[in-house]
Amino acid sequence: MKPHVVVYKKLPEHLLQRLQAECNVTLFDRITQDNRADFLAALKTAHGMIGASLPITNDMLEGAPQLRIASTISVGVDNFDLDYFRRRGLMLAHTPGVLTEATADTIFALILSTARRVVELAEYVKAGRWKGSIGEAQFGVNVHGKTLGLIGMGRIGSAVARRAHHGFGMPILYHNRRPDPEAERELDARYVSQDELLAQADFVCVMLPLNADTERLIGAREFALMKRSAIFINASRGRIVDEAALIEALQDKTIYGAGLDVFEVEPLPAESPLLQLPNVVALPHIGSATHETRLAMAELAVSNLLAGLRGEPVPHLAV
Ligand SMILES: NC(=O)C1=CN([C@@H]2O[C@H](COP(=O)(O)OP(=O)(O)OC[C@H]3O[C@@H](n4cnc5c(N)ncnc54)[C@H](O)[C@@H]3O)[C@@H](O)[C@H]2O)C=CC1
Ligand SMILES: O=C(O)C(=O)CO
Repeated sequence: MKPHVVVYKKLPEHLLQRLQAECNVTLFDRITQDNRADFLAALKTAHGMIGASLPITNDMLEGAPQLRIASTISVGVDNFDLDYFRRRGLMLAHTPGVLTEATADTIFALILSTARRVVELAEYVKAGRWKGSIGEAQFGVNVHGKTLGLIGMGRIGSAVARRAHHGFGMPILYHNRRPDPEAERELDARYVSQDELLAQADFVCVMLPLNADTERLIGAREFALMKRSAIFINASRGRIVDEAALIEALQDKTIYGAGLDVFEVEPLPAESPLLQLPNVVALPHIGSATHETRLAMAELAVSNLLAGLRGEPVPHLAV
């Protein structure tokens, strides 16, 4: 009998067909209040599930007694309780690597647009406010030659460091669970304590997974350690930062600006003070969102899932 798979995010047609060739598929393009009960009902007989952008609670999984593998179309696995997966002996697959370069590009877009005020000044032009030659009121700050501090020197952190070193001549400081000799050799990156990084970097970029160790890692104390000219970049997960403390640091100019792709609550609520701050560039979690990269992620997630269901080695298991 074919295994039953629940898909909870829209997949390209050819990937759906690949799944349907081997599995009975129940398809949801996305989960909403309206179809949530149907999703939970489908999980009752599911052997596999594949999707993204939905917290998968242990309660949901308790209702899926036959489940063998969950395949997330993301590298981040913070929508799952990893200990629960270990306890139940379930597999959790994810999509590292294929999104590294696209996400590093997004981070560089945040660095450049925040420092050079690209979004704010593009809006100024569109609003018809460009009436004469610009002056100091429109100046930004240099990116090239400035010090980049990376908290998290993993796949994406290193890809950002490569851009900064080779493209922008930026000295690199980093803090990580463990030193990275290759980054030190190739990129002249210097391993420092987190506090030293916060005090010395012109751009502080967080590129960590969200877990119990990293939740709210950056708060009022950390913003106070940064230079008043520092720009804070976060494209990893919103909950790594105390967002209220970030807003305060931006409002009272403890730091110069922030480039953000992720937030405590997504979508970012319309009443968020972040939306009122000119020194903030806020993006709608687009780190990996290019046609090519999202396709590669979906392909990898389907391959992970099918391998798990066939009992073959799964290319990328988080648990
Ligand atoms: N905005 C977006 O669309 C995207 C966001 N992400 C986020 O980026 C995260 C990182 O992705 P990758 O670079 O592929 O992961 P990775 O696992 O290669 O890198 C994470 C690095 O953080 C380090 N680390 C972990 N905990 C730490 C701690 N407490 N202190 C210091 N260092 C610590 C690890 O040693 C590792 O080097 C993902 O988990 C995801 O949450 C990833 C892709 C797209
Ligand atoms: O992969 C992830 O973890 C994302 O946030 C989106 O690509």
